[in-house]
Amino acid sequence: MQDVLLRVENVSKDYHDGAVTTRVLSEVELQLFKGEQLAIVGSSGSGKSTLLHIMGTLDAPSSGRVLLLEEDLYRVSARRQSQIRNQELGFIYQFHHLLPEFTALENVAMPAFIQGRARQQALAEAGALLERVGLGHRMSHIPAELSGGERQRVAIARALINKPKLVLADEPTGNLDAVSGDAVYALIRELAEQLGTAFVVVTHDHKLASRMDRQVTMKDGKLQPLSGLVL
Ligand SMILES: Nc1ncnc2c1ncn2[C@@H]1O[C@H](COP(=O)(O)OP(=O)(O)OP(=O)(O)O)[C@@H](O)[C@H]1O
Repeated sequence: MQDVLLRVENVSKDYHDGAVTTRVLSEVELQLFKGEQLAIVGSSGSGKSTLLHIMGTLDAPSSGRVLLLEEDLYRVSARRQSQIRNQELGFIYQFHHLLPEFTALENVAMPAFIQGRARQQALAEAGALLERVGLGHRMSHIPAELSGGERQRVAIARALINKPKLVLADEPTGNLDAVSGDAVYALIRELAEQLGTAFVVVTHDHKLASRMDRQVTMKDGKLQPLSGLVL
């Protein structure tokens, strides 16, 4: 039996607006295995990003639990939560969220600085990752001097620098052309295999989704299997 990395147990999420309550997630159940690559697809507004945020300690569920290696993400201290975000999780967003005043190299090194790694070591590791994503020649550029695809690769390198167990990616190929999208996919696959990182990828890109180990769809507030293992 494979080892479980993340368990989403009976998670519901409601948003309240005055007297109106909207249920976005309804008793969601999911198990993710170590090193597994999972795609979540589903129509716009179905709750995919909400679930991703809940998995990433960024938004508490209204009820239910999320366990990362049996640690309940919403019952630990705020300090432990930020440690988990920095050390166990990596995030890739469609709009990158790179720090505009820092170079590509510094952006990638930032999570390692925060973790307390020595500056020179962090920069060396960031440089090696940038080489691997094909940006060895762009290390000293700031985000405004990079293309969309290049920024996305910087964001991927940044998500991986602390060797997280799980990377959460929201539309990682969303604003890329097909060639750059393929390169991002190839990179995810290669790094996942080399580092044993698990990926949860929310995407409308069916080509990307079909290349993941497993696909699930979000519908009526629940996850339903598309193929591969049933939950
Ligand atoms: N803070 C909030 N307050 C109220 N409603 C919200 C909030 N955040 C999200 N929602 C609602 O929850 C629903 C799910 O949003 P979510 O962003 O998770 O969908 P999604 O499946 O990721 O959509 P898309 O594919 O368009 O990105 C939407 O109807 C949205 O309007």
